[in-house]
Amino acid sequence: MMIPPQLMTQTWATMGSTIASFMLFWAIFQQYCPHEVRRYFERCTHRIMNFFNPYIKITIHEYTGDRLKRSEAFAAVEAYLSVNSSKSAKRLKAEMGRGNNNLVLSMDEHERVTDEFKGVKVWWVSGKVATSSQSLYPQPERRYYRLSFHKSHRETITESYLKHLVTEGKEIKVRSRQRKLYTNSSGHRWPSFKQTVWSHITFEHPATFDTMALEPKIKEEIIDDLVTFSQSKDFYARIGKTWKRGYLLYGPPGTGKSTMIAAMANLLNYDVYDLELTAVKDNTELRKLLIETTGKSIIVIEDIDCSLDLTGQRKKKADKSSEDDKLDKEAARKEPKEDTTSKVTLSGLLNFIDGLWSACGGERIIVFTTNYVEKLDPALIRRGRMDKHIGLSYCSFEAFKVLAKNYLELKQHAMFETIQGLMKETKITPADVAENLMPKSPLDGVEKCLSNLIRALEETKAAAAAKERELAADKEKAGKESCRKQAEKEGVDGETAENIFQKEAAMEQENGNSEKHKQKEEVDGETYEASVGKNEPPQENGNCVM
Ligand SMILES: Nc1ncnc2c1ncn2[C@@H]1O[C@H](COP(=O)(O)OP(=O)(O)OP(=O)(O)O)[C@@H](O)[C@H]1O
Repeated sequence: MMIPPQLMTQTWATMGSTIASFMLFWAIFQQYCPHEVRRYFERCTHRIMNFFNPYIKITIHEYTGDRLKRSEAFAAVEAYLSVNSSKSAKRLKAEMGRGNNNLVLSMDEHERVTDEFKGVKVWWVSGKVATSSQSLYPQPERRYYRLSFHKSHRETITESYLKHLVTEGKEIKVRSRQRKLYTNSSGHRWPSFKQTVWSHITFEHPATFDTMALEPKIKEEIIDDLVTFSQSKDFYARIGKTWKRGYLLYGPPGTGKSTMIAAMANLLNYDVYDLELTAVKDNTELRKLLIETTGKSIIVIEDIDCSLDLTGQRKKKADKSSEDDKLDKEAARKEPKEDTTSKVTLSGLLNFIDGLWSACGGERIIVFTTNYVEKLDPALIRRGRMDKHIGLSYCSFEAFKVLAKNYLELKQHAMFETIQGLMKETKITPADVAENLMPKSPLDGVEKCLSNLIRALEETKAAAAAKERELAADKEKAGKESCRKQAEKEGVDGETAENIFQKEAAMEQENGNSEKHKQKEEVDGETYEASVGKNEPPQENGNCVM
């Protein structure tokens, strides 16, 4: 049936004038209607539309609780949808996956995908909300996922689907997770609006306990401790303790402290958070960093003794005279500068390790490393905070054999005996041994590398002997000088003073020898336990665990 052109024109004219009237009404409404009335009107419209809308919506936001922590539910949904959406979404994001040889796809913003569960069809939409532009700082956008389903399936979705989604999502996350190495040190302070205070790269350190030069017994003990910890969720819950463990790694430079952290992370499949304490503004920022760490991770503070003068900082302030204060204020007035010194205190750090906030996240290992364990505040490393103290020391023959196997694929060699003899008399770090075992040219064979090591050991031994002689000479000189001064005071002639000195030196040596002998008898076999008890680093080649 043909519509007469006249009627057609009339219909168009009516429609046009209706739209124009509506727009005019809307403009007047927006302009003159008070804000509260407008909001009320909008809410009513919304309610009426919802009443007739048969679909239910559930929104999962990326950040909950005043944006302190990324929502676990959001992360689980993201992982779940990354598998689902890669099959149906048209716009996808790609990220590097585990093993660095596959891309993980996930749906892009404002994309829509469908999912099916027990014959029920659901829809997912991703989006983000821009936060208020009137804020003092530019706020980051907040991402969300929105699930829609028909109200007749409410029970299936809320009771089964959501549970299935979270379990599945968490499993996918673990399977496809690319482990990360995080740092808080970016060379500048993070502005307060920044979404996360950690930045990261993929963790790819190849060290394992197999490649670590350690005595087999100690290695086994550390591995057992770590594995037991990672499997003790129920145990920690039962005894009412946060699921975390502290390790203190101490010893001279180049003995493998950092290497051990990498081996720990590779053993347990954990992320690593390398915390640069000097870049943390204050205790509040330290707490924020802690909250933003995830479970299954190792939080590392390297060279804790150099990180901050944790006790000294407070002392220095108290010691300052009012005159110094005045000068400081004057200087600050002339040249206003940004205060870049960290205000983290010892109590802030202690709270970081085992305060109330340390319970968030779970399954975490905290590692401190230091070259000078004796410098640390005992409160910082007491049991319960640093549960295991591991002393890494100079290379023992057993540790050398591990390195020889790694570097030269060698289990036995005629030159090993010479090396063993020299190692008993010399202190050399595993780092130095490793460097000497490394072939320097493609033509370098096993003998060449072992000879390099023997030469290095002989040189180290000679240097140590020369240093000892130098120290003895200095001591003798100082002794003679103090005797001469004493003699001058008491009016004794030079020859008598010399005799007194020699007698004193002989007595001192005799006392020293018998003391050393006594100590050796008492301590033999437990050398390290004794030295650790006194907060002293082990002096001999080998490692210890306490
Ligand atoms: N016990 C070890 N087993 C295997 N390799 C080791 C060991 N100790 C040191 N190395 C080698 O020496 C290098 C330096 O070691 P590492 O950085 O772990 O020492 P460190 O004790 O952390 O030193 P620093 O106290 O200076 O940070 C490593 O790259 C590693 O190759």
